[in-house]
Amino acid sequence: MTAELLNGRELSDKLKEEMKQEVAALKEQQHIHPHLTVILVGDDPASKSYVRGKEKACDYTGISSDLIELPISVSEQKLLQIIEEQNNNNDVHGILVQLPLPDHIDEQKVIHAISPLKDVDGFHPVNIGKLVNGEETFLPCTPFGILTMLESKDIDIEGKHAVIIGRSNIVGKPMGLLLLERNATVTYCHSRTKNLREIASEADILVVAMGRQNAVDGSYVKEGAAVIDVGINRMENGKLTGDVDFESAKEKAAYITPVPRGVGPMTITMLLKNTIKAAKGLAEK
Ligand SMILES: NC(=O)C1=CN([C@@H]2O[C@H](COP(=O)(O)OP(=O)(O)OC[C@H]3O[C@@H](n4cnc5c(N)ncnc54)[C@H](OP(=O)(O)O)[C@@H]3O)[C@@H](O)[C@H]2O)C=CC1
Ligand SMILES: Nc1nc(=O)c2c([nH]1)NC[C@@H]1CN(c3ccc(C(=O)N[C@@H](CCC(=O)O)C(=O)O)cc3)C=[N+]21
Repeated sequence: MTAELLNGRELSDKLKEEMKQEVAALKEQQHIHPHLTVILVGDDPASKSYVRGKEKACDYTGISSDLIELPISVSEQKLLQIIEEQNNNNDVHGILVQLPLPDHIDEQKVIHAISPLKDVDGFHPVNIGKLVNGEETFLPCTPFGILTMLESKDIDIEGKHAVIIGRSNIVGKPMGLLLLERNATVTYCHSRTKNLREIASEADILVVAMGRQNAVDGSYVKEGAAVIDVGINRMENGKLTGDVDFESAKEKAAYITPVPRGVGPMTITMLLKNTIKAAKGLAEK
């Protein structure tokens, strides 16, 4: 079998086109102008490139965005103060603080400071709690994007065995919760997992979010599985590659995401979706 490609770029382009219409209508009919504030601490090239991608996508769909760039030496107190200003600014609907933050800043404290109503990343404990409860909330963008890709191909989730490799708060953990909510049987794997290959090769849906280039190859993939590669690793030649060895995995999978043009663009597109949702939600108040 050679897998069908889950093309995140293509699906993103389609969804952005729809959102562009929606934003235009919101502006015209309800005078709501969705606005996202992105806060970037330091000048890590990878973070800068993701942030540029977010700005470009906002521009395309008619969402206005501000970038607040802070020096790596900025104090935690100053960052918290800036977040508070954004919380209190009624023209701002979404706030995203690019992660990771430097070591002298407590990441959890910063996430707690963002108003849950403007938490378009879906990282605030209130929103994570809602996710655990199966209540409506801002879904974390990467898992939300993956779910949207699976749904776009009508890939069955109910009753299927989903194996998630990686248990970070921003990808692995919420991914498992979302699939559980849709009645998958979910197994989490991490660095202490024994027999990773054996467990992975039982998955109908295999989500790999480790941050290790080529950690998973075809021998980890069950025949007919959907393989989702979240990893973004920059190689020495400057090119991006995922956590999955695409060539061997695609021989066994039924569906597979490429890197680049897979999960990455969907993450950004779901951020736009959440920003529009925030703008509508706040406007109703
Ligand atoms: N495409 C996109 O939109 C996005 C891509 N990413 C990318 O996804 C990858 C993962 O990101 P993130 O979740 O933030 O990463 P983290 O580094 O926070 O988490 C990595 C996870 O992988 C697990 N892990 C590491 N090594 C192994 C191993 N040998 N065997 C089994 N499990 C292992 C870790 O286990 P343990 O918990 O035990 O340490 C941990 O749970 C990165 O490449 C990142 O750049 C991230 C966000 C969005
Ligand atoms: N608060 C916060 N929210 C995040 O959502 C967040 C974050 N911090 N920190 C870093 C990770 C990583 N992340 C990516 C987004 C887009 C691509 C993306 O668009 N990738 C393109 C390639 C882009 C390129 O060429 O550089 C692709 O895969 O095709 C990748 C990774 C969001 N993250």
